Amino acid sequence: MQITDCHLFADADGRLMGVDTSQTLDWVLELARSLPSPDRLLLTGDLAQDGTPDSYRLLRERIAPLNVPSHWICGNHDNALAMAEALADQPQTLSKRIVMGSWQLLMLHSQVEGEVGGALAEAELELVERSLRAFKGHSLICMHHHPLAVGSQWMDRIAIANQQQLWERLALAQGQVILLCGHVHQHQERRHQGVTLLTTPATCFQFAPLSDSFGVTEEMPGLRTLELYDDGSFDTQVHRVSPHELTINRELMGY
Ligand SMILES: Nc1ncnc2c1ncn2[C@@H]1O[C@@H]2COP(=O)(O)O[C@H]2[C@H]1O
Repeated sequence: MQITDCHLFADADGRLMGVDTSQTLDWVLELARSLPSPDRLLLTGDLAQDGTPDSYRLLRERIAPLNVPSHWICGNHDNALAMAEALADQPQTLSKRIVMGSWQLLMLHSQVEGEVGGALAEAELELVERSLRAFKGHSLICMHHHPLAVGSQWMDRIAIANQQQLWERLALAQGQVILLCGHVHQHQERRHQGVTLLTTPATCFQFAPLSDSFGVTEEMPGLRTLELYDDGSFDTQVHRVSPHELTINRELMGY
């Protein structure tokens, strides 16, 4: 199960675009509890908006009732040190490579400190290359930023800048590859060069798809489930919370 872009604040009064991101996360976690229990929870960045250890502790407390191992990566709004501090007693939460039978999970860091857009540092690209060369099975590769244009000019300017270097390495894969990201606050599923690319709604508010400039929609928050099979096939589904009153401050043209 993937949960992404929570933009949580440690302060209960924290709001983003007028949205109470703590409340919308609760809606999504209630939805998660109504679904079959997953083996793992993938948290793909922009988990906190204020980047404080307390906001990560809060997220940890919120997901604890799911009682499932979680894997966290940073988005552009996250603070890697604060996240690590909050997870100090759970180092496996920040593991970069996990083998799950015939699938390997890679958790890549695409944050460029101080920037909204992302990039993959040489160490991340090397991890991809080494892991794909060594592993004969299938790969689920997670990162916060999108590694391929999603068709919105403003968003595609803040994608992974050196995405070509990633795609060159993906050609080494011996099995199926799924790329899974957050950042774009919307649901997309595409195939490109034999690879599946999945993007997922945020737990807060959603960006208007295929829009050249910043815009948010009325769509409900959600999450993604993924079922991975031994032969490399998979099922995936986006689930959205049932209609709730979502107050978005539309006078704010960004954040
Ligand atoms: N009006 C805007 N135009 C361009 N970028 C924006 C605007 N508002 C916010 N952003 C940035 O674009 C990012 C997209 O998703 P994030 O949640 O990472 O955080 C957002 C902000 O950092």
